[in-house]
Amino acid sequence: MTEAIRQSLRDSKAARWGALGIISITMFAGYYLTDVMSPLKPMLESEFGWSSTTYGIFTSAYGWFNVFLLMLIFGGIILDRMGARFTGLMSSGIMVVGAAIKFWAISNPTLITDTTFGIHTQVFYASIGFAIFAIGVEIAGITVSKIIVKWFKGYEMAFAMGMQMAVARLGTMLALAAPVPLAMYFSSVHTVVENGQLIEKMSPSISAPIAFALVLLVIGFIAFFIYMSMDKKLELSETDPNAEAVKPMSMNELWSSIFSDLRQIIGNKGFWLIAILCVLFYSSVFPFIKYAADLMVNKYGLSQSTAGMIPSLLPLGTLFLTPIFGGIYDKKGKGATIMIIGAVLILLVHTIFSLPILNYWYVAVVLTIVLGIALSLVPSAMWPSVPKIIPENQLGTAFSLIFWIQNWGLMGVPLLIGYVLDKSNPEVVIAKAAGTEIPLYDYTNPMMIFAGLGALAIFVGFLLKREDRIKGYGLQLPNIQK
Ligand SMILES: C[C@H](N)C(=O)N[C@@H](CCCCN)C(=O)O
Repeated sequence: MTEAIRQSLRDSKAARWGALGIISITMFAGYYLTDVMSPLKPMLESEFGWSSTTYGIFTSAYGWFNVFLLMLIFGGIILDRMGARFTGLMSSGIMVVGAAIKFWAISNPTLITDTTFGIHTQVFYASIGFAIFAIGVEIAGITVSKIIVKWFKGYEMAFAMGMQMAVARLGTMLALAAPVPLAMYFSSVHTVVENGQLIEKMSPSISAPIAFALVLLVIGFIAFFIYMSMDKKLELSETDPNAEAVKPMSMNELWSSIFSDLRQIIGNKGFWLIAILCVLFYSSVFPFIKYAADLMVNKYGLSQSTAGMIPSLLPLGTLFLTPIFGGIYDKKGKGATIMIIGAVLILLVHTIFSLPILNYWYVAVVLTIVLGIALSLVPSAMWPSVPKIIPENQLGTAFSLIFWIQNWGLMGVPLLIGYVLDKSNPEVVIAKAAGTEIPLYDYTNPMMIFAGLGALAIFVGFLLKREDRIKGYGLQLPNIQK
């Protein structure tokens, strides 16, 4: 069979989009669990007595194992050596285990009164569960990225990445809109003593939205099994029957190939610029989402039950726009410019959010929509640019290193914001401790931090564009090969 007439399964549009559809289910479930707690922040404070710092600690757990135990980097190395089938199944299984631990911690009221390692025992176990889950969802993220490159190289790759991210954002959207109604729907009546009197109190079920996440994640795990058979067929369709079998590597060869990959990647300036842009950009959006519902209550005067609605518009816009911008990048190029425009929007939105004026809900709606445009622009160009800078056999490792650097921000920034929020609002902390009426948080300082990240991202975007001009990565060129 000659090279010219051999057909790969990826040449079939139905097969590549079918594969994409299946892996997107797994990521949808993962993104739902990632943000499910953010609209519940006020409830976690009123029902379980969490503070903003406690919430920040829990949220930062996302990066604990990925960052400090280098789990993500191991994930990337495993992906490049063991392949997408093994790594995808492993990571979706880890997601289920982590979510189950988190569910157990949140639904177990006996944990509320104790402390472990100086933190609330419930927060401790919920954080451990979240940290384990995060290993899974992050490794699944790099696996899915590599899978898309495998199926879509030379085709509509940025559009496909955009579509996958759009489905994942549906998960984020659901996580912002559904938890409070779900928790209220499953609320139960308790008898409590207040001012010496027995009264009946309705308590929302904070664990119900997490139970729902667990069900979604199990479906995502099963979906990955289905993908595995497609992946096998793809490989078979691309295997040359006349090719010699690849000789297995000795342990020494394996280690030296891992170190050589790492050396090449970290010696690449383009890689560093993308990674730094990535951490700055994502740290100004994803941690913001964790506080967005609370911002709506405290700055824009929305009720707890409606506060998640405005932030849920953020992923809504990205559903349509990420694939559209991805399609533009595929056909017209201008990847670096697209990323810079996205970073400018970030700076603009967070600066306006930080101003102690214009506290009207419709201003929050407009700003959230613009932030959604930024969250479509940057990722639609950033991820499809990585294969232009790094060769395919090192992509798993490169994506994992980028995610690893990004996770420092995803871990550190929420913690910083929670800390800054408590420090800038001592009256709230005092009122909580005294059990008196809790005043509103002033979000000026946290929002200025987010704006600062946006400003830095613009600067790095320009450096990346310059580096592209020097090295000729082709970031400004279309992805579709005519
Ligand atoms: C949080 C995660 N590490 C991340 O960066 N997710 C990106 C998507 C990356 C891979 C796309 N195929 C996101 O924008 O959600």
